[in-house]
Amino acid sequence: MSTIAAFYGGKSILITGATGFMGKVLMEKLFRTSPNLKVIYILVRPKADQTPQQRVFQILNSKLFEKVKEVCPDVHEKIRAISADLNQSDFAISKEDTQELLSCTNIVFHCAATVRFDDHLRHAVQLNVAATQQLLLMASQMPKLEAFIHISTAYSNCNLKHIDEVIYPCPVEPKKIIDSMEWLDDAVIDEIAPKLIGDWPNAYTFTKALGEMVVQQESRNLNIAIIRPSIVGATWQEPFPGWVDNLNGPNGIIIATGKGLLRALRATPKDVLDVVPVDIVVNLTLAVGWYMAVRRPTSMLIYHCTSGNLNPCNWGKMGPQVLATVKKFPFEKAFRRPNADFTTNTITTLYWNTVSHRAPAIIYDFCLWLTGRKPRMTKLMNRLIRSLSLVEYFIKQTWEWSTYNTEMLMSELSPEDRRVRTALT
Ligand SMILES: CCCCCCCCCCCCCCCC(=O)SCCNC(=O)CCNC(=O)[C@H](O)C(C)(C)COP(=O)(O)OP(=O)(O)OC[C@H]1O[C@@H](n2cnc3c(N)ncnc32)[C@H](O)[C@@H]1OP(=O)(O)O
Ligand SMILES: NC(=O)C1=CN([C@@H]2O[C@H](COP(=O)(O)OP(=O)(O)OC[C@H]3O[C@@H](n4cnc5c(N)ncnc54)[C@H](OP(=O)(O)O)[C@@H]3O)[C@@H](O)[C@H]2O)C=CC1
Repeated sequence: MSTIAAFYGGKSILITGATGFMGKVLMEKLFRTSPNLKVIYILVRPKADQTPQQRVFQILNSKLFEKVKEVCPDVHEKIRAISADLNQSDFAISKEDTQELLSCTNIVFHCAATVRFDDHLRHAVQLNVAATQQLLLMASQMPKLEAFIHISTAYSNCNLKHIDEVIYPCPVEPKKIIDSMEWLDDAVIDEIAPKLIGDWPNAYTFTKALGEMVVQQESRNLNIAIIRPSIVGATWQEPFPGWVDNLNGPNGIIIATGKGLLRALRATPKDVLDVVPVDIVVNLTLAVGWYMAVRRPTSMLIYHCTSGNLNPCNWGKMGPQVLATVKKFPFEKAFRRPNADFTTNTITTLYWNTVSHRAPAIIYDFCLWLTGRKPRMTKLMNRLIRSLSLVEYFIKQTWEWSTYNTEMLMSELSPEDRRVRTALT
């Protein structure tokens, strides 16, 4: 048995963001490879008129968890859904649940965040900064806590070209931002947000950077690590290839390509696109939890989960691969035959957006209208073009991330664990 999997046996684990893309894969891997863990606490908010228990039931009965049922039949008894809302200052957790979390938790994985690029700064600060501060305060009151693992993003310092595994100071003190969000109204925040965000591209990456500073400032005597994944895509191997449950990052673009919606994307074929499969991120996350708890490094460590300098993939390779795949495995109800190409400047991007995206959508909607059906394609195409404009910043440039700590950690793994977890190289 893997040393890391054995480590999580008997452990009480708290995961925030467990209902999210990464959180689900993390939870699945823990139950499948460490079925003798004691309990996984997950903070779940009610959503789309489902109670937390109903949401958990739906997740445990999804395809992702099929293998878990075989190796961990009592998974329903080992998961504790705690009703919580990280938008509330006290997370709206009951006193009894808080007491249980504080007294029992051995490992914390903090995945929860708002990952929208167009989120209001107040909401992004609340979730990505203030909630992290609040969770660290809770963690400092956990006598059995062995490690606190914070999931950030490799783009938290995307205003730099070369990024090391260190915390970079932000131009604004996180506590001042949190305090000001409590009394400024939305109109004032909208006015000052561009100045506060500065040379970050959006509130998401800016507040993830602030969140890292809060982790550093509020670490107290906690045993903490930060993991910075780059662009996280579908599963590579575990529990099965190709699992994804949202349109974020590369997923929306690949699906839009497969549906024949996307015909032109601004990117330079030689540029490296740093994408990592979500199961690789989860493998590193579990390895970091084990390493921090067992080896107890003297200081907080940052781990980059990036592929660019270990196993680079450029657009010129990724694009044709995606096209070949969506042609080999065609999507149902595609709008058009998949066919896409890169544009390399603003003029050609504008031209192809008009000719290949907007115009066909308008014609299609006109036909829908003529035949008494509700036009919908123009709205969807505008949404896609807006999504592309928001991710363009991350597509049209490249970064260099050092991976010393991640490679050091890989060298500390047993041969069994290294076989399972090393796929970045
Ligand atoms: C060929 C090469 C491939 C590789 C290509 C790699 C590129 C990859 C760059 C990413 C770079 C990330 C670098 C940081 C990585 C992190 O650290 S964080 C995690 C990543 N975060 C994200 O990707 C968030 C980006 N997404 C957003 O911010 C929001 O979705 C957007 C872009 C603002 C769009 O918001 P919105 O218009 O309100 O749309 P949203 O609420 O998401 O969805 C509403 C509807 O639009 C639909 N929709 C949303 N997006 C799409 C879409 N792309 N297409 C079609 N329909 C869509 C939804 O299905 C939904 O439909 P309904 O449910 O209403 O029927
Ligand atoms: N996906 C990617 O490409 C990358 C992601 N990351 C980081 O990984 C982490 C997870 O990202 P990902 O899984 O993609 O994000 P998702 O949006 O899929 O999941 C976000 C999670 O946070 C939870 N959450 C959001 N708001 C609240 C709230 N108010 N109260 C309680 N829970 C809340 C969501 O719960 P609910 O289901 O109720 O909405 C969900 O479980 C984030 O920290 C992100 O920054 C880093 C690099 C790349």
